[in-house]
Amino acid sequence: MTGCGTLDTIFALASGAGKAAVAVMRLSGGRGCRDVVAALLGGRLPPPRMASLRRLRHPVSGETLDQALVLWFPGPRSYTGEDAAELHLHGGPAVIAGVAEALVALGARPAEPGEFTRRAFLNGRLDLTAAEGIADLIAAETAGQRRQALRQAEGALAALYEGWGARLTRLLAHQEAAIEFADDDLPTDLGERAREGAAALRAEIAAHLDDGGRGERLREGMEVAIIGAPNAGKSSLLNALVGREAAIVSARAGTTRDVIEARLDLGGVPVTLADTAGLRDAGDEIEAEGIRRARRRAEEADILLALFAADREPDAATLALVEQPGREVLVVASKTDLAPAPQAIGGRAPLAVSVRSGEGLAALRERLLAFAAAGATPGATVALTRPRHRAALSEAVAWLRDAETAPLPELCAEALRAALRALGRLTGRVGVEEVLDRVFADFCIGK
Ligand SMILES: Nc1nc2c(c(=O)[nH]1)N(C=O)[C@@H](CNc1ccc(C(=O)N[C@@H](CCC(=O)O)C(=O)O)cc1)CN2
Ligand SMILES: Nc1nc2c(ncn2[C@@H]2O[C@H](COP(=O)(O)OP(=O)(O)OP(=O)(O)O)[C@@H](O)[C@H]2O)c(=O)[nH]1
Ligand SMILES: [Mg+2]
Repeated sequence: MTGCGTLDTIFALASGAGKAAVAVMRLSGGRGCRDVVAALLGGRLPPPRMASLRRLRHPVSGETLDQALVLWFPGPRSYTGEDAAELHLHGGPAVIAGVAEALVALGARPAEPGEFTRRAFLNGRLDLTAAEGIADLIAAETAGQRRQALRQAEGALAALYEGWGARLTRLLAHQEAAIEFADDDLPTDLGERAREGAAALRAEIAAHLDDGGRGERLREGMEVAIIGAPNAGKSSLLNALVGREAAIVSARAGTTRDVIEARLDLGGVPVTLADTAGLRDAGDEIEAEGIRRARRRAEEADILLALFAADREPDAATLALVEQPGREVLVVASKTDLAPAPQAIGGRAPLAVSVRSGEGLAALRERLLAFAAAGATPGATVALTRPRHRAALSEAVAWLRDAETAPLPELCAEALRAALRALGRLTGRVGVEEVLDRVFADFCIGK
């Protein structure tokens, strides 16, 4: 598959847009690539994988476009697996435009987004989850996101899923053998063993799925909504957590109207804190809209920070949000410098916090961190990171359950095949054909 001569030669700026000291133009694709690079250099190719300082010339006018460092990566030893090259240019816009124009004149075309990595995938250099990991690594804003993305780019999810796929392939091979060679002198409990294996595999996949969404939350960032009655101290808490005066604080109830967002790096997890308008029967139309927005934000958030001022009775509007089933909520008694925190609010023990005295702020960070950060630490076990993974794995689990309870061996095999397809879609690799080889390899049937 490597060095596919039929593919276009593609090029793209690998470095960011805008003025820079150096800009990296990347090229990839088959025989065309070799010719394009040679023509641009007006002669022989540089030695493979070594930086060479070369003059780049326009193929038609002959004008020198830049003095560049040129790297030549003959396939398959390149990022894409095809012949590839890098031109390390002076980073000015006119240099970049001139080289791009020359490349087009030589028959190359601008790459589509993700096309280099797509080719790497097509050439079998990485699986789909590793390709996603590379995209996430480029988007990573915190150390936690970086660690997770790098693990995935290096194939941690691929290894896990391909391991499961290989096991499933074996189970299917057993089941197929039980059907195919029922009359021969094979062990008779093969079908039974396949079902047991399916149950064990299902439990493992289910445990991997039951992670509270930590990988997805780390990838996407965690949304925290601060809610509570007017004057509960929401804006004061936001400011204390982010360490700057992001929101206006005043003794007047109904100060905050818009949703005020502030970003926080909490132990490597990117967190968006949203301060919202105090919940009450609004005084005017603007406040009413603010409260609508507060409620919407509360619905979308991963976790609610529900504030109740310790010197007031808990308000019904906030209590109603706290008591929703299935919501992650941290109940906070605020202003504990004014009055002691009550034992329970809405049936939960509140965390006592005072922005004035600083009480409970560290504990609050800890609690948020505990919710957010599993997966962000260097030694964390590998977690799924996208809804795509969750959907495919859930489907595999459902098929495995079918396989366990299938009334006929043929139906069990069919369900195992469907589970394998679901896993195969995840990595983009596992093919059902492998099963045939497996049947014979595993049982040495030799007929
Ligand atoms: N200049 C430059 N820096 C870069 C990249 C790049 O493409 N160019 N990368 C791009 O994302 C990342 C590094 N990843 C890379 C992964 C594989 C290969 C590669 O050529 N692999 C070959 C040869 C390996 C070897 O040295 O032996 C291979 O695996 O066969 C290159 C870069 C980050 N830094
Ligand atoms: N004593 C004391 N006062 C506090 C504390 N936190 C906030 N306050 C005061 O309580 C008042 C309201 O604070 P805000 O942070 O504006 O309250 P809010 O919940 O954002 O209010 P709205 O935006 O109107 O919904 C201000 O006068 C703050 O200084 C605290 O921990 N202790
Ligand atoms: Mg406020």
